[in-house]
Amino acid sequence: MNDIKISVLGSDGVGKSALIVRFLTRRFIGEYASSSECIYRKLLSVDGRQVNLQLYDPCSQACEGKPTLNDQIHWADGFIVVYDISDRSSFLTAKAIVRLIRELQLRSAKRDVDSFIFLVGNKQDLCHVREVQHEEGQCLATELRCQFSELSAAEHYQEVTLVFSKTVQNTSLSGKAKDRRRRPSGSKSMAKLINNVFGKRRKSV
Ligand SMILES: Nc1nc2c(ncn2[C@@H]2O[C@H](COP(=O)(O)OP(=O)(O)OP(=O)(O)O)[C@@H](O)[C@H]2O)c(=O)[nH]1
Repeated sequence: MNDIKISVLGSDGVGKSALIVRFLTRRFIGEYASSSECIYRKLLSVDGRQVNLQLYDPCSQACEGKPTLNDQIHWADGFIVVYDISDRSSFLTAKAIVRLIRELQLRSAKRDVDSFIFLVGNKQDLCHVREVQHEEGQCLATELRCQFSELSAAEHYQEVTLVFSKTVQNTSLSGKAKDRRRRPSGSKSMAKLINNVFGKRRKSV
């Protein structure tokens, strides 16, 4: 079975957990504990293949042994980078994260294969207090070769599902996930990294 690892990244409070929980359970839950990081697991069928999806939701609070952003990027095959359309600083953070992903990729041996990144402007229901225009998100996505969507975890189940399914599908077709399928021996060192970095807390929904 193929493993696909997706990191959901972005500033504190942009709705990362809300998006993941919405995708996995269809429900929008108002508040989430942000004191611990989680890896959620789900079995999916993608183009007739069974896939073991792992979704990483980082913990926003500083704690001992917390993986760095670089660790979180190295671990993942694909990314969903989230900002809050009513918070400009979260957009600047999302920009910096996407740039870092592209930069680390340039330094890696697989520099010719783009990792799949979905840039998501969340909390569209708060458009009356919008600080980031739709076009700004779209422009950033085009500049850094990302898919882009504006949505609301609170109000849009279909759109949230589309973001996750597109990310899983595209990630399985490109980059590290595909490479791992071709060369199973390569997965050993990756497995070690996962255990080192995230070994303790895993959740199934
Ligand atoms: N209005 C609105 N609020 C949302 C939406 N998505 C999440 N929220 C709220 O935003 C707050 C933060 O959501 P979380 O899902 O905990 O955000 P997070 O990015 O996981 O936060 P950390 O765990 O602190 O990094 C909560 O109060 C959510 O109810 C949305 O689409 N619209």
